[in-house]
Amino acid sequence: MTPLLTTRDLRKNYGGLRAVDGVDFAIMPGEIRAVIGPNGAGKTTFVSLICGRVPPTSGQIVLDGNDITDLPAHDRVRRGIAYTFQITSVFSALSAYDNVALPVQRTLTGRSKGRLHAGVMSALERTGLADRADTTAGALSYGHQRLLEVAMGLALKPRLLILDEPTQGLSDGEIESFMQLAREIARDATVLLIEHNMQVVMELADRITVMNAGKILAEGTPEQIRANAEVQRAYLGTEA
Ligand SMILES: Nc1ncnc2c1ncn2[C@@H]1O[C@H](COP(=O)(O)OP(=O)(O)OP(=O)(O)O)[C@@H](O)[C@H]1O
Repeated sequence: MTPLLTTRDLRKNYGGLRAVDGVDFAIMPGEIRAVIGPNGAGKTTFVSLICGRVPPTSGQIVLDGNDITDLPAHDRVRRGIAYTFQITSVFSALSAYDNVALPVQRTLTGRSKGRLHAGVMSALERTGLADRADTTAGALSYGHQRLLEVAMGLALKPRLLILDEPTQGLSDGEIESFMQLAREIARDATVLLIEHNMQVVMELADRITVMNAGKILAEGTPEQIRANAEVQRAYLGTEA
């Protein structure tokens, strides 16, 4: 199997700071990959480079064998990369339905209204929000707003869905539902998530990439990462 996406010697400098420092990375189709690491390790910068929110200083990003390094973010969305933001990005005055319709309308031109409606409703159904389609997003609970963000990404029918701390602020029950949803999404897409909750990471991820100071410190299955002494020293501490 060939990787869905690879990065080669990917770098992002902010002045003298090497936020992402020569990352060689590959993710296989259908994988659930967690990116973990201490605060400031470069995780958000790394996924921002992949989705095109941030231009790299140097290096290469390849999707399906095509170099997408210089493509703008909206072209990457068309090619199947969707990203949900760490900070709640829903428009609180709009309904849940309109929030999901927005990214679809903005990126997929020439779609019929019927197909748009079907796409929006399918994303709301998959995230369990269909009965709240007409609810103003600002009136949804925090957990439902996070799910709405996932629905906004799903409506783009991504091949690679990037989630930045999707379980932050969720209750235990909501985290459980999110994990079921992520597994369901991974049946026909690839999931790359930044996650601080180690229980979620260990239960959900097929493989884990550990970042530290802009570099990949280790990569492997949850069992391998748990057993990695260097990772434990740098990040997991005694919690592992
Ligand atoms: N736009 C920016 N300008 C300058 N420095 C930045 C910028 N964005 C990120 N950085 C710096 O780059 C480094 C990596 O940040 P990044 O947000 O990618 O880390 P992270 O691993 O996602 O951290 P966290 O877990 O806290 O979200 C940090 O030192 C951060 O201060």
